[in-house]
Amino acid sequence: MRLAVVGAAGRMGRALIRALHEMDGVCLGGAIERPGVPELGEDAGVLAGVGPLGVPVSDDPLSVIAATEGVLDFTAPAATRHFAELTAQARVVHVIGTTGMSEADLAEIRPAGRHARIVRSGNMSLGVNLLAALVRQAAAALDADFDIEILDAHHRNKVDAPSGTALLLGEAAAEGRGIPLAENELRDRDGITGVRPRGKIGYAALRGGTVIGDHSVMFAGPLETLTLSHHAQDRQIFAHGAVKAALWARDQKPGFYSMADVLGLAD
Ligand SMILES: NC(=O)C1=CN([C@@H]2O[C@H](COP(=O)(O)OP(=O)(O)OC[C@H]3O[C@@H](n4cnc5c(N)ncnc54)[C@H](OP(=O)(O)O)[C@@H]3O)[C@@H](O)[C@H]2O)C=CC1
Ligand SMILES: O=C(O)C1=N[C@H](C(=O)O)C[C@H](O)C1
Repeated sequence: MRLAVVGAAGRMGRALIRALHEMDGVCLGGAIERPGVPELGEDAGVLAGVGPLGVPVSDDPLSVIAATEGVLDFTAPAATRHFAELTAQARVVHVIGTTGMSEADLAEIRPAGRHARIVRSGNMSLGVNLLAALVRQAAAALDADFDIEILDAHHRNKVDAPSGTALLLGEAAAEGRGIPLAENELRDRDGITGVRPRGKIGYAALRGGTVIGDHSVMFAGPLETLTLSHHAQDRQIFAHGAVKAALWARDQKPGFYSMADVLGLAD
């Protein structure tokens, strides 16, 4: 399967190029960056540290996407909206790892699922998607005497908070509890916050150094606390997950899918 990487010079872009080089049944069909970046024209394999692959970094997504079967997209919300139009036009697979997307961004992207096969997840790793299933189960078993708090820790260059993974875990907790997440989130705490409201799902975010991504979900109840957590040791877990998602999506109908669908963890 020929796959294009957009945002090729980014942290995940480089990890995705390495994954396509390492994994069977896939190859790098194109590497896209935004106009004006210094990496344009550079060999994508050299950029990613795996040696020459004969694929230069380009700023022409239209022609690259037309010549591939899918796009691996870990960029930024505005870029992902634009790429969703192109993958719908080309009727190819679009794997979206970009986080920090607003409801308005998602509303714009969802219709593309009528033509493209879209897999979107705030975290493409097996471990986090299994964690989400466990969080759903724990939240269903423990009543609102157990306060749910979600903590994410990431590197200093991350621009969005809570992380996409934290939001995915919040969604899983809300589903388990049978409550709508939007009305039950506690996001900002500063100053005299008052007593913690019962039944809400709280978030906290730490940013610093080179932390790849740590997440924990705490169920804090009367006289006992249960914590479920995941520690990412290398970005390749996300990149390998994204490639697996593309291979899976190739055989699906156009639609909007999650990583839980890919991994067979959806209800
Ligand atoms: N779902 C998951 O499993 C994971 C998701 N992520 C998410 O992926 C995203 C990227 O993360 P990361 O790689 O660390 O970030 P980086 O900033 O390192 O990479 C993003 C890249 O996309 C490029 N880009 C932005 N807009 C465009 C555009 N219009 N056309 C082409 N390229 C563009 C950026 O260029 P420039 O620098 O010039 O803006 C940059 O090179 C984030 O939202 C992050 O949260 C990360 C890891 C795992
Ligand atoms: O920006 C990152 O780096 C990561 N982003 C994703 C998120 O927002 O949860 C996934 C991973 O934790 C790394």
